[in-house]
Amino acid sequence: MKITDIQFGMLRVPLKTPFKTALRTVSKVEDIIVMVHTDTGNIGYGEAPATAVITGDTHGSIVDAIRHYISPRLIGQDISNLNRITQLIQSSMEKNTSAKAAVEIAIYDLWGQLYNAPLYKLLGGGDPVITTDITISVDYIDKMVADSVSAVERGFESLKIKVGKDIGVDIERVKAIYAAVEDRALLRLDANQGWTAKQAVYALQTLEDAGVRLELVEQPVKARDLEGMRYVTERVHTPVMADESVFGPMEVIDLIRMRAADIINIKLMKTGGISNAIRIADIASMYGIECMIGCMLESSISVSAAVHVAVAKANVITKIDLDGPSLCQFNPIDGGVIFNESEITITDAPGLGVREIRDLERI
Ligand SMILES: C[C@H](N)C(=O)N[C@@H](CCC(=O)O)C(=O)O
Ligand SMILES: [Mg+2]
Repeated sequence: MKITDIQFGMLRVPLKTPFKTALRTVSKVEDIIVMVHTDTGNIGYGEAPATAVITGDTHGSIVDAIRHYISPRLIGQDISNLNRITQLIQSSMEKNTSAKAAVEIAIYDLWGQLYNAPLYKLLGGGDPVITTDITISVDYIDKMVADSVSAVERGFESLKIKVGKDIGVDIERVKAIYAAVEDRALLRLDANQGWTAKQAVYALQTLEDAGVRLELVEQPVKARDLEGMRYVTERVHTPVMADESVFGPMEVIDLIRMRAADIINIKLMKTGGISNAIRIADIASMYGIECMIGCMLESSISVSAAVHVAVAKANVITKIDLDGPSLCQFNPIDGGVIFNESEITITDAPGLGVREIRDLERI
């Protein structure tokens, strides 16, 4: 099965409600779809969002990176040589992790198709059903409480509460949500870099003293402020998770050695795809560090790839934040992984199992 061509599309799916974090507000998923064609007629599908505020990647940069730097290296390559292909992708250029991720996802999809097996089985197997949290956007307190209660009523047992806007209001936001859902859901906070280290310690100690139990706090301070991450990690009981601070395996090793966080959030759009996500999971496992697997605003193609990794690496990926498809008004993808609110189930279809993408705009 040899690669003959790489084509692109744009997928637009409106969100159920605007997605609001300390970094941005978005009302739709708008992602580049990558289709890797082969001489056997098989097509591998990949996807990448333009999360410029986190990865630096835009729609234009994703397409340009693939068209001019990645694709020329891959035409003619045989899918059975998976490691050679991922090495070609990763060494094609610096950064551009979303572009690399989209292509890697499509390549792994084809690898599963080549061996007629769902991807997670080739990655080591596991239980094909996992449970995700759902994001509660940062907003007025009453709105966040209502959104949290509604999520619990929809069956979500884990809520990812976005904070990081205003420290005083953030504390009140979390207290109000905790009072409303207390024993019915675990609360994860994500400040998306919105606090200083001292603010984070103050907020978390205030919440801890008030008896609010939190599962973890994600990326309390600026991505580059690893000293700040360590400062917070050393001073609060709540486990601290690194998200924007770590992209690839080397950064993960540095962060673990610094003891700058307790947990790592792996995202394919930060790692440059599946090969590095697996490396990070293995490194974390060696150090005895737990991981979350997360997503950006992505539809079910790239999130499905993350689901396959999560299932195969369940020994170390113990927390799931793969709510992209649940945030969308509809699922434009036929086939593959089934997203049913908090429950995500992988079918027996080969690779990622994508059969069709509706309303895809060719670019
Ligand atoms: C969608 C997911 N739950 C999430 O919150 N992901 C990111 C932010 C993604 C984005 O801005 O597109 C995160 O910070 O964890
Ligand atoms: Mg985050």
